[in-house]
Amino acid sequence: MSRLTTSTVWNALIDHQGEFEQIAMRDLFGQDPQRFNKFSLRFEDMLLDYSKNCITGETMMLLRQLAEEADVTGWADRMFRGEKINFTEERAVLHVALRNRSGKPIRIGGEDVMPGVEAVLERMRRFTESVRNGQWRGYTGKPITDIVNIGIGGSDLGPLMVCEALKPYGKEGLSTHFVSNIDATHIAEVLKRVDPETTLFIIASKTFTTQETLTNAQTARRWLIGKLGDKAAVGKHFVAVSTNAEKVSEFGINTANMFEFWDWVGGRYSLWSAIGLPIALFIGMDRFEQLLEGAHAMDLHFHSTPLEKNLPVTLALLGIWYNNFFGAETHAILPYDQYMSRFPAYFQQGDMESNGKRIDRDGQAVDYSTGPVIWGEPGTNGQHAFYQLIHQGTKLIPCDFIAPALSHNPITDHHHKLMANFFAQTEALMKGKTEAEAREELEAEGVSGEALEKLLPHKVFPGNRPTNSILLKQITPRSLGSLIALYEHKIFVQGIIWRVNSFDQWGVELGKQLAKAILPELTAEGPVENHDPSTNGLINAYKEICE
Ligand SMILES: O=P(O)(O)OC[C@H]1O[C@@H](O)[C@H](O)[C@@H](O)[C@@H]1O
Repeated sequence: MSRLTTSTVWNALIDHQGEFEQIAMRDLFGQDPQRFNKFSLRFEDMLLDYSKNCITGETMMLLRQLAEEADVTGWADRMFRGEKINFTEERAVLHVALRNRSGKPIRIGGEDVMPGVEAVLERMRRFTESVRNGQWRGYTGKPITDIVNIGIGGSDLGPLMVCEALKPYGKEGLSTHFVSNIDATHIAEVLKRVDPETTLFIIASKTFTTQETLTNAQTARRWLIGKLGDKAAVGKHFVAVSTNAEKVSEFGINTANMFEFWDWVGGRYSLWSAIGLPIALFIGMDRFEQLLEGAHAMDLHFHSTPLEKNLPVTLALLGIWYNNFFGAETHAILPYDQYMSRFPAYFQQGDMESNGKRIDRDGQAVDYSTGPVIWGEPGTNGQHAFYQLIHQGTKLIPCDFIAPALSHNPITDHHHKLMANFFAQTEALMKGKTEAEAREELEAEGVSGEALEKLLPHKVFPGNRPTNSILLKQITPRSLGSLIALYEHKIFVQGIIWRVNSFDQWGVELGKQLAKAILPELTAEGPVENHDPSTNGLINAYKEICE
């Protein structure tokens, strides 16, 4: 048994959870008119209401004790101090330095990283301004109208999500496109829509060795040279974002056109670095810096606020409560904002690649559940698709509902209707509908006798289904920056309590290794025999079709 599961507080939480068999959230609200005030927090224009959770004051106290025993505050200090807390890769974890707007140094082994960070921001400013104001011209002298970001994972999802979320701030006449999949369809479809004379490709890869990105980049390069008829065109249409200057020049991009970042920036935490270049091009550097400022404000909040008032800590502890004590396997993120449609996908990587681990800091297999499956879609689409299961299914699915109070498209009463749904869903999930209420309703509709009895059980909603509501004034660069950082720190806190390394991703390597070995076999003569019978069978069936 591990240190965590044998701890007094862990076992107190197990006992305490047992009490919730008798406690319904709707009764807790009935008993305490102050419940909303007690269990809600504010940060700038953001309101976090976590009162619709299966919690009491005692629950939060015990959970906070868990955080204290895990030394969450101490670990946060270590991260902000630049200690190499990513211990399997011997790296510091300093995405907070990328958005450090305090003017104070952040050091790794004595060396201040801030001058480097600021120099790249300055280069990004100069470059993005020249593209946006038309000074930077394509090879044939035309200004840039389309940005194509070629990257995958952390070098794709962040810029993609933010460009989508901040579309109302995007420059007119400048479109962004994102190519990630090695499936040729992805790049082929984008290339159909852009003009080689006015397109800028950003090749974004931390390592500059990722197969998908390099293959797509080669295809884009061939396409451009084919269309413009001169290799020299590459210099005006390709820039790179990477930590690996050598590989960038090997690829044929002049390092003068490369924006640097560093190994202490994890891929899934890199949108704050030059990986954010498509964002800065699209919304402008001033607004990109507002995004950084929003994140920095959340960093300060996270680092300096006591646990009971700390938003990321609170979200993290609630997640642990359901994950480890109620057996919840998944967690839904439900943005009520169409522009935020990629937010759940972004945090699928952010959370699942960070905390999808089974080995603890001591190298031991854990005997408790770690990172949940993250999923979600924007409301109200989800309501008409999968909410049935959340309301009446057999699985407990804690949900985060996120919405802006002000829409960027205030057309008639759309937003009130959207928000009415937002409020109604968490109310319904909390309250449910008892058998007596369902009966009364059916009777009022004139249903009676056998028909009523037959229908009745299907009309009951158990309720007591936990939700957090995050209400923002509006999705702006600043508020989005804070929101993303809120989730990043939530993931951090959970990783510390689960005692895993949230900053490596060895689990993605095996598949890559095997794919590398299989690739030449697909074009080699004769059938393959060196795998298991299933893999052999599949590969040989594929080869037969391709022959
Ligand atoms: O930016 P790179 O080096 O091309 O890597 C892209 C992605 O590659 C994946 O293999 C990693 O799991 C991700 O974390 C990473 O973001």
